[in-house]
Amino acid sequence: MRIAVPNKGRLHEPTIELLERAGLHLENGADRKLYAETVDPDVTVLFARAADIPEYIADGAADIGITGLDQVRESGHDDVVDLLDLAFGRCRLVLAAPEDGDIESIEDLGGKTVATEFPTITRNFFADTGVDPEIVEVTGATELTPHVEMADAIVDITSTGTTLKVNRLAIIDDVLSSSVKLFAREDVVDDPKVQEIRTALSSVLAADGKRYLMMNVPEDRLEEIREEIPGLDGPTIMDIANGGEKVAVHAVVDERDVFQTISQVKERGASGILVTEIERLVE
Ligand SMILES: Nc1ncnc2c1ncn2[C@@H]1O[C@H](COP(=O)(O)OP(=O)(O)OP(=O)(O)O)[C@@H](O)[C@H]1O
Ligand SMILES: O=P(O)(O)OC[C@H]1O[C@H](OP(=O)(O)OP(=O)(O)O)[C@H](O)[C@@H]1O
Ligand SMILES: [Mg+2]
Repeated sequence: MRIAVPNKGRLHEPTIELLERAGLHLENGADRKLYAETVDPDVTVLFARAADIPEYIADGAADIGITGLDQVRESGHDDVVDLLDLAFGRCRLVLAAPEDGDIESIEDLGGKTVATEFPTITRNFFADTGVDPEIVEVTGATELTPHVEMADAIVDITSTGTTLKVNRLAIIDDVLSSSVKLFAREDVVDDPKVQEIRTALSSVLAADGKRYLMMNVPEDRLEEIREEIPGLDGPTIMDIANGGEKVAVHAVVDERDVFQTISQVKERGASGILVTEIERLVE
């Protein structure tokens, strides 16, 4: 089983960190080496450019891969299956034009020029609009092109919006919402190893923003305290050896609920309260 991941760029580090957190530790990977073994002898990691990963998967060079949805759409490999949203690398592809120019809507682009790093996505976008501008392909710094008469508008990525703003470009329309996902070739979707990797990655996402709460509570106030704990499937209750009238209560709670929950259970007699991070949560 081969999994292709970005070898550089902004997606490289978060992807490696996610694999590590999922327990799929990399082994024998040296700097600049383009593949690595993992703790699972059946899983090899290939390092490729984010833009090439859809092609690796479609071709069979890799079976699954991690990259942006925008890269899969741009590759034209629409048969590559999206298995899991990994919740990072979120961005929008937008159509934008100079703030103070005369392009204010898609219709204004008839006979005009649009510059982009994403010609396939841009062509598909305009195909649905009935407007047919000329598409000029660039490989970066797209925001410059309307200011040097290379293009009248652009289709480019925005996340914080800073680059559009400093280049005085206004959004005309949304083209695509993208995030990083786990993708697979159709014929490996049901492979048990693929499902194992999907489960491991999703267990990391499920644990994000959750905390494990442990406390001792007087048995006669258990019901009251149970009501205050918004736990996953209800809390686990355990006898404590020599615990007297107390029992141990463990629960998974949302991080944003922890502060309030602690005050509420403490008021109702809970003691020895511990809060810990959760690495993975397999449901
Ligand atoms: N603000 C953003 N700008 C660009 N890409 C983003 C942004 N936010 C998320 N992404 C995702 O990252 C991908 C770009 O990855 P890439 O490997 O090209 O990184 P990069 O840091 O842009 O590298 P490069 O130096 O080659 O431009 C995009 O296709 C998109 O899926
Ligand atoms: O909304 P923002 O947070 O400002 O991010 C968007 C910008 O970031 C990316 O550029 P990148 O840094 O990848 O440079 P590039 O144009 O050379 O690819 C993208 O192409 C936009 O220009
Ligand atoms: Mg870039």
